[in-house]
Amino acid sequence: MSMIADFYGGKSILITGATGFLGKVLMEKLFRTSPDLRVIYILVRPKAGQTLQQRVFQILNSKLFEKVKEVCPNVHEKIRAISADLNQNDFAISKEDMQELLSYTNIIFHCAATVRFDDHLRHAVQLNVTATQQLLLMASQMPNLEAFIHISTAFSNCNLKHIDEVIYPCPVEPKKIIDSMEWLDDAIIDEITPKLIGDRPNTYTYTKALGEMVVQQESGKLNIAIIRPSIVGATWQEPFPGWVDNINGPTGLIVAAGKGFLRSIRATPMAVADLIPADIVVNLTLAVGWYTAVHRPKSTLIYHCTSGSLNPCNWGKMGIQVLATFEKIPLERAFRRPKADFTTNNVTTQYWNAVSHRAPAIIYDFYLRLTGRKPRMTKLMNRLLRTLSMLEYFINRSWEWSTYNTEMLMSKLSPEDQRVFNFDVRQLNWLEYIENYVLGVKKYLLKEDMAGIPEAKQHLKRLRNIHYLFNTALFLIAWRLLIARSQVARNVWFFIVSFCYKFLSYFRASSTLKV
Ligand SMILES: CCCCCCCCCCCCCCCCCCCCCCCCCCCC(=O)SCCNC(=O)CCNC(=O)[C@H](O)C(C)(C)COP(=O)(O)OP(=O)(O)OC[C@H]1O[C@@H](n2cnc3c(N)ncnc32)[C@H](O)[C@@H]1OP(=O)(O)O
Ligand SMILES: NC(=O)C1=CN([C@@H]2O[C@H](COP(=O)(O)OP(=O)(O)OC[C@H]3O[C@@H](n4cnc5c(N)ncnc54)[C@H](OP(=O)(O)O)[C@@H]3O)[C@@H](O)[C@H]2O)C=CC1
Repeated sequence: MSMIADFYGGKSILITGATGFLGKVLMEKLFRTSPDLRVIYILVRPKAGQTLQQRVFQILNSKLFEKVKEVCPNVHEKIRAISADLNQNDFAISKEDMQELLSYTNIIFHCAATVRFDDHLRHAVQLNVTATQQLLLMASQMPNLEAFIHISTAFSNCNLKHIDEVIYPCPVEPKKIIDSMEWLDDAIIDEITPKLIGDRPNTYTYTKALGEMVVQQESGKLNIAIIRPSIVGATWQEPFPGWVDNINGPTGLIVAAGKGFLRSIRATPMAVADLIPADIVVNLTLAVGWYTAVHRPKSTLIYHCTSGSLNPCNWGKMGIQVLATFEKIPLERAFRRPKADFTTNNVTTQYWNAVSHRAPAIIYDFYLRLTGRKPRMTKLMNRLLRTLSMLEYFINRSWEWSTYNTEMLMSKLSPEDQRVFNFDVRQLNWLEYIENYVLGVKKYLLKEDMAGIPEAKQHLKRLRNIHYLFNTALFLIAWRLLIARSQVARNVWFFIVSFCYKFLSYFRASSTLKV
């Protein structure tokens, strides 16, 4: 019997961010391995015209939850969606709901965050810092709380090269930042943002670091742990390989490469691609929840959930495998054939952006206009280039994260728990994982049917022929213009033509002699 699965039995668990990528995988695993848990409370905001119930219904009826329904048929009754907006005071939770949460919650998993790199500092502070502070305050009023698990990111200290499982203080106290966000206007915040974030690349990593400081400062008597995953990718094994449903991190670029939009990317092929599958993050999170509640470590422990130090892969290997998989299993209706390369400096990046990204988009938009349709490719390409520029920081550097606490925890698990809650990234085969990731992107994110592969291959052949035709036409036009303007080019052209003519005449003569 798994001690961890057993531990969650009968428990009331509160999850924030349960509608997000990681939150859904966490909920799925909890229901599948501990179907006898009491309830999972999820804080959900109504969104995009959907009610809470519709959002929950959509999640529970997705492919991800198929296995859960077999082991926990009454899963609908065990999930309790609470209307909440983490941007509001007291999260805008009703008094009755708040009372229920305070009375019953045993474990909190705090996953909610804004993960956008370009978020305004005020909004990022509100969600990643102030909301964390408020949740800790709520937690301190819960008499039955056994553990509070905070999900941070391994990149919260990406301004350092070597990162230990400790909290590094930021120069300005989080409380001062929270206060100042209340009275400073947007223009001043915009002005001071670069100074505040310092050598971090964006407001996301900065506010996640502030969030960790808040957790440390406000922990009081709570049993708290912090988990720092690196770049979370599709699932490795559970509930099935390759599950992913949003375009964050590498996923968006995999789509862009497969559809033929992404043709070059400024990346360092040998830099470590510190990806970590979502199911590994979830298994570690559940193991940490158990360990924190049962063993009550004296101080707040931080767990790095990273792959680089135990089983490194690099962006070069990843890129090659992504493209190799698209050779076998292409995406439908690609814009161009999946073919991309790494660039390493500013000049080549600008050149290939102009030639491989902007020019084809302009030509295609011209074609759309000619055929009476609305141009859209240039806009899409500009957005892709903006995304690339934001991700560049992370694909041109390597970091070293120590994993002492994570390895210590692994050694404390029984063999059964090590199997059921496997977070040993050393067992992961990267090539197999990346292939499944790409397949998962096709099946679960883009919802493309595998039966459409022959047609997709046919489409790529047509694109190849158009490419050859286009290049030949371009060459002939360029040559025609050149010989019209240059005597040297004309001489070369006459020399080639007369040489070919002589060569053919010689052949014809020798074949007539033989007869
Ligand atoms: C010698 C060898 C040769 C081989 C060469 C091979 C070449 C390789 C090609 C194959 C490619 C394979 C991939 C390899 C490289 C992968 C690199 C991956 C880098 C990942 C780095 C991540 C670092 C993460 C560090 C921190 C981790 C965390 O803690 S949190 C999670 C990370 N958070 C995010 O990822 C959020 C990032 N996103 C944003 O901040 C915003 O979306 C944005 C600012 C980027 C864009 O904002 P905007 O308002 O403009 O747009 P939005 O409304 O969000 O979306 C609009 C359109 O843009 C598209 N989009 C959005 N995000 C992405 C994305 N990540 N990738 C691609 N496209 C994206 C989106 O589809 C929208 O399109 P439309 O809907 O059509 O409008
Ligand atoms: N994905 C990654 O690569 C990594 C993620 N992390 C961390 O993991 C955690 C989960 O990330 P991930 O699942 O990828 O992120 P997602 O963006 O997929 O999910 C974010 C979640 O937060 C919720 N949320 C956002 N704003 C509010 C709000 N105002 N009120 C209530 N809920 C809100 C979202 O709800 P809604 O559905 O309503 O938008 C969603 O459920 C985050 O803390 C992130 O920092 C760490 C390292 C890497």
